Amino acid sequence: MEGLVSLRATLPSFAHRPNRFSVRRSIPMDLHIRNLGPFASSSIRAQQLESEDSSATVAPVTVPEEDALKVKEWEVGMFQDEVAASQGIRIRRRPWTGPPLHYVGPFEFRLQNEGNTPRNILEEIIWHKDKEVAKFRERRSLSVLNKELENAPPTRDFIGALKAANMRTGMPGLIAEVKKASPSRGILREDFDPVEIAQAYERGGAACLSVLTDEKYFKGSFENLELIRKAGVKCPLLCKEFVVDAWQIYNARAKGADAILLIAAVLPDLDIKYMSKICKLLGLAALVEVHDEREMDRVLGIDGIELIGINNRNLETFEVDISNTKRLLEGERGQRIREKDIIVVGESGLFTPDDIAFVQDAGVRAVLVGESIVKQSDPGKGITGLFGKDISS
Ligand SMILES: O=P(O)(O)OC[C@@H](O)[C@@H](O)c1c[nH]c2ccccc12
Repeated sequence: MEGLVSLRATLPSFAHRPNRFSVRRSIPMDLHIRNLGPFASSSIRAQQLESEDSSATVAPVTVPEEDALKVKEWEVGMFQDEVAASQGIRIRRRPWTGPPLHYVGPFEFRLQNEGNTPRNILEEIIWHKDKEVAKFRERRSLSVLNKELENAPPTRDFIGALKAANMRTGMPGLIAEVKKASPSRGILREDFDPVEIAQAYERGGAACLSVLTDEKYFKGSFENLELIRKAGVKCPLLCKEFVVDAWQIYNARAKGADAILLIAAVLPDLDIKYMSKICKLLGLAALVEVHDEREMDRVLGIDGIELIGINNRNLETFEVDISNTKRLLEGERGQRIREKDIIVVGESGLFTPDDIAFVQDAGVRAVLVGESIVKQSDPGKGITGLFGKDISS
């Protein structure tokens, strides 16, 4: 093995794009180390220096163009993750694949298992979504979607509907969720007819509806969204997705959505900016969801955000605490929100009229509710129970 270093390295925990190494087979050692970016100065280089062969020199080998491109791609991926981490985003993006122990040509990389295994349910969902969207994009390109949108009917005013309901009832406008199941609660309703539930919500006084479109974890679908839209339901519809790619926004619009969810725990600031601009361009409202003070401050720093959801459920641990809504609206944050005339939606874990009163006192003008109403035999009556009064007229 003259001229080559046998390398056994334990990469630091942010090495979650391990299979990117697999493209380096014919890359010479000096380039290899240079392109490892932060790794170069950490464990790999250290271990290289410690290795018995560290005095060996590397014969220059030409790098196939394709490999060099892949290395660049890998670097960009690393950079994105570093930017996300610097904004406090703990959700890492999907590694390209690859087993925990990876052999690369004459080099052997022992990658920490955690780099290849999602650390919590949200991360698992996001990694799955990355793969799913890549597949969908191959089937329907953005230009095909764009063509479809040329003839799409106009969107309905999601935020306007929430404001109008708030004015009409003096209570938070309701976004009622068409939700069959969730990873934390399992199946919520066996006899699940999305259109019937949507119509019952509308009769019961919901201002808007939220339709889960994730199939794997929430047993939802885009078909449900389309069915509800085509059934003549007038409430504006929120596409409840895990958006990781702008393609999904175009797709949601093509399937009849009037609004879409953007999760700050997943998306770096630049993505939120860029995606909320795309929403505006397409006539969709963007509901930007936050869960803690840091996420709230990030989102308040972005111009043009009109609708913020405070999730009372931590999507990494599933813990629900409705005082989260109150905490994030206290003091200066609440002040800034009022100044910017942002509508805040209290999300998750709302079951009783007291819960509604609690988040309303905290400052929300809208609520997003699933479980407590979808489980009722008549979800419309469920709304009356939740608000403690009939809000249908
Ligand atoms: O069923 P609940 O506890 O009333 O929650 C509804 C809604 O807030 C929840 O489904 C939700 C809020 N944010 C999300 C993001 C992804 C999936 C689901 C959600």
